Amino acid sequence: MSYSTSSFKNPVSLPTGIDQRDHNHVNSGEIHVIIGPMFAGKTTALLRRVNSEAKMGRNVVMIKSNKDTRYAVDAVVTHDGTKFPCWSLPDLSSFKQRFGQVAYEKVDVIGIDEAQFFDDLYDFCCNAADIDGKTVVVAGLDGDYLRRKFGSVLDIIPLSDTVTKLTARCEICGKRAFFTLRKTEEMQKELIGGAAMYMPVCRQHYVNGKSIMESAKKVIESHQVQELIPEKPLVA
Ligand SMILES: Nc1ncnc2c1ncn2[C@@H]1O[C@H](COP(=O)(O)OP(=O)(O)O)[C@@H](O)[C@H]1O
Ligand SMILES: Cc1cn([C@H]2C[C@H](O)[C@@H](COP(=O)(O)O)O2)c(=O)[nH]c1=O
Repeated sequence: MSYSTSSFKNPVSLPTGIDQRDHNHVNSGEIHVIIGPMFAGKTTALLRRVNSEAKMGRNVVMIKSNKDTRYAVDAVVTHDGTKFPCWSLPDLSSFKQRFGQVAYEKVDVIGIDEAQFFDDLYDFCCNAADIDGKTVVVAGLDGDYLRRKFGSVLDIIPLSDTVTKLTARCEICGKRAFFTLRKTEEMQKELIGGAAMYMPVCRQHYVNGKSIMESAKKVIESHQVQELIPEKPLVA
């Protein structure tokens, strides 16, 4: 099959009925995603971005998941204490209604922290950027402590303008850390906590640390089994 190249040079004309102003508006939104392990500076980067947008006179609003209220209920807080007021919500779909339609229309930039906890992240980002023309800046964990995808964070990569993967410092050797190691025995995916429960690690110490945790678990389990077996009487 052959194509006439000249047909590709012609500008695409909009089908009748599509307003040119709507077309421009559709293109004005943006999505920026910041990912990485815990302690990598994701929240710090999000706050920096949102603050600089505010300084440029843009109307900003911050949202975080109400599952994670470790440092504050009504503020996004970095591990080193920098704060920004926010809406703590169970889901993103409730934001427009809670914030109010009129206020929502005036917002230019929406920051979302702890994005891994929002199941409706994809639809929210898609609507906010594509339809409502908002700039959405999203920070969250790409992977959990087992290095499995966390929530919908990876699903929004195809929607996004930019993706920034940050690294932390390995707590054991000081090299670049890409992963989060859970220090406790709990196995559920979602477990809110900070430095007492998690540490950033490089690949080598993720693998070593995981095997140390697994060996320790086996030793503890075998002790528990032995405690259940009644001791043999010394004399028959
Ligand atoms: N292992 C660690 N334990 C506690 N705090 C840390 C650790 N490593 C780095 N930090 C601090 O955390 C800050 C980053 O915090 P934050 O932006 O909240 O990270 P993230 O959102 O990626 O978890 C760093 O600038 C540093 O001060
Ligand atoms: C790895 C991992 C983390 N979490 C929780 C722990 C914290 O409450 C947040 C991450 O916070 P941060 O701002 O990125 O430091 O997520 C979890 O629930 N499950 C995990 O596997």
